[in-house]
Amino acid sequence: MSTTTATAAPTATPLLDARGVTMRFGGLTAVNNVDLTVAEGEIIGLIGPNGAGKTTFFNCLTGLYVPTEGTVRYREKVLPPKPHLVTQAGIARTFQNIRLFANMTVLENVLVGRHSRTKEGLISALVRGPGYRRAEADSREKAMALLEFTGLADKAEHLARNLPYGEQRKLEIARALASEPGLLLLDEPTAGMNPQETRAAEELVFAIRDRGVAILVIEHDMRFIFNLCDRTAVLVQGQKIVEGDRQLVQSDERVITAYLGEPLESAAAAETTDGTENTE
Ligand SMILES: Nc1ncnc2c1ncn2[C@@H]1O[C@H](COP(=O)(O)OP(=O)(O)OP(=O)(O)O)[C@@H](O)[C@H]1O
Repeated sequence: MSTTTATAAPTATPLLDARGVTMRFGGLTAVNNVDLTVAEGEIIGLIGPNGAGKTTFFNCLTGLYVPTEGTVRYREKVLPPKPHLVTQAGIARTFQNIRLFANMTVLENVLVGRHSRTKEGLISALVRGPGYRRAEADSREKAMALLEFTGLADKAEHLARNLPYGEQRKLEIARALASEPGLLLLDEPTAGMNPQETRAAEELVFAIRDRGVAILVIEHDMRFIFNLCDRTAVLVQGQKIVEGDRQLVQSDERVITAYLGEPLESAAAAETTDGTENTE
């Protein structure tokens, strides 16, 4: 299958450079020879029908899976195949199904996210020496700043499980930002959100980009994708079939066919009128 690309690859060295990424599970090729770059300051969309391989591709980028073939570089270095080392390198992510510590407070959840950026060791933590106390105060300050940024500061002491759904998704993003990433991967950030929450999520994504964090986002809500993204890549049956701007993606015959012959605009409208996603 050939790939159509509307925009030339960025000339500067990309932040993320995935080349020839393939992931096989036994006889099933979930991701097939996918190339994708994300440059500093970009918001890139990844769309495709259910089962197209989007989450598997994210898992290959974040060390959850070791790709069967291909390489993933971040800031020109091949990423180690361990999630915590990928986070340390500068890539953070959220998950399709919210993964918060339900019985911890909102603030504690964000503090957990800071773990990869704190240097104080176990001994220091146990004796609670001055170095530990300083690091802890610094972490709390940074975590509170992130809660301000995401609009959750007044709920810092609430248990995560008591937050409404849309705020739980925001908290996941705040926790991911706590690791001070250069690239944030969002897996269906508006799943289950109502239209107002979805519009607020768009604003949040732009604000994150304005803080200097590049974004790669999987979404089924086409309006969200096309409002936000500088480029969008389309996966179908594990292969990237098109990559480019809204116009190119929406007019590509193969994309239209992949979405059951329905023009993308009407697919987008159908998905967003009731504020629910069309998957799972
Ligand atoms: N751990 C695994 N073992 C075996 N097969 C898997 C595994 N993970 C994913 N798959 C298969 O790989 C294919 C791609 O799945 P994936 O979840 O990546 O798709 P997706 O595009 O994210 O779908 P959705 O939009 O529904 O979330 C599917 O056929 C899925 O069943």
